[in-house]
Amino acid sequence: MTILDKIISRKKEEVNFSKANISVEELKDSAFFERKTASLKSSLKEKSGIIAEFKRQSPSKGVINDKVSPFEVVSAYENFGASGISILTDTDFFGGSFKDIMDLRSQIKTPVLRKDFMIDEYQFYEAKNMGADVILLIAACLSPSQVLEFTHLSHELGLEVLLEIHTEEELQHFHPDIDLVGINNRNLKDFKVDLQHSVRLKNQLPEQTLSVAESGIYSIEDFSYLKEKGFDGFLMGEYFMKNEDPAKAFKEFINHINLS
Ligand SMILES: O=P(O)(O)OC[C@@H](O)[C@@H](O)c1c[nH]c2ccccc12
Repeated sequence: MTILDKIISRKKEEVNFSKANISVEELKDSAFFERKTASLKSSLKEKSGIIAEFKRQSPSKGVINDKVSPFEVVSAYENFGASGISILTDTDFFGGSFKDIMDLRSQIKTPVLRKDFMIDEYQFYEAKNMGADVILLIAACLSPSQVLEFTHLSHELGLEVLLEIHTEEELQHFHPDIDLVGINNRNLKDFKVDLQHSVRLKNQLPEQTLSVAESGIYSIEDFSYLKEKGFDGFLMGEYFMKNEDPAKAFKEFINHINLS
């Protein structure tokens, strides 16, 4: 059993539990449900392209940073030019929660990606309810028809879709209705990072597809390399979060790329 299998089997239990406690009708009955969402597609072109992540821990790295507050970090990400904010809402494996988005939503304008393992329609209503603008669909845990079905549901709710792929076979999950394709530089099965593999995959996508390089971007050189290869977005978490002061780390990174 891979870690991904474990996460998905736990997620199924979690979703069943939530469904039994809060109905979709109740989820719809919230202030954020009516909120007009912000577009990550537009924001990627207008700002740095960086989607900066708030992540306390991960299965591969253990605790990364559990001392800082989401609002402090995320407002710095916004103020210093992030195109998007990614927030892990999975609790058991990543130490996040729905509250992390809900509590700061009204104070942040930057598009927010709800980063979780989406396997059931119910979670899309949840995402809208907590104030997300974008959701992640991970090809490795969905069929191509589920990807399409979830994409259309997301659009009905005003959410954009970032489809994450890692292998050549997963290119089959692509559909022109999908907003953005993320190529994970990290293999979720063994955690190995390979930037060149991602560049090869990107070159197999239709040319006008908006692409996001995800994970394992650990230096200015990594960022510049992926930018030069034509990626539109860069999803970065650990590089900022591993610092005592992620806000400062983000600001310094942005200053560097603006100078180079
Ligand atoms: O911390 P990193 O290496 O910069 O990676 C960020 C992000 O790409 C990573 O957290 C991620 C990418 N895809 C995921 C799917 C689920 C959970 C987490 C992820």
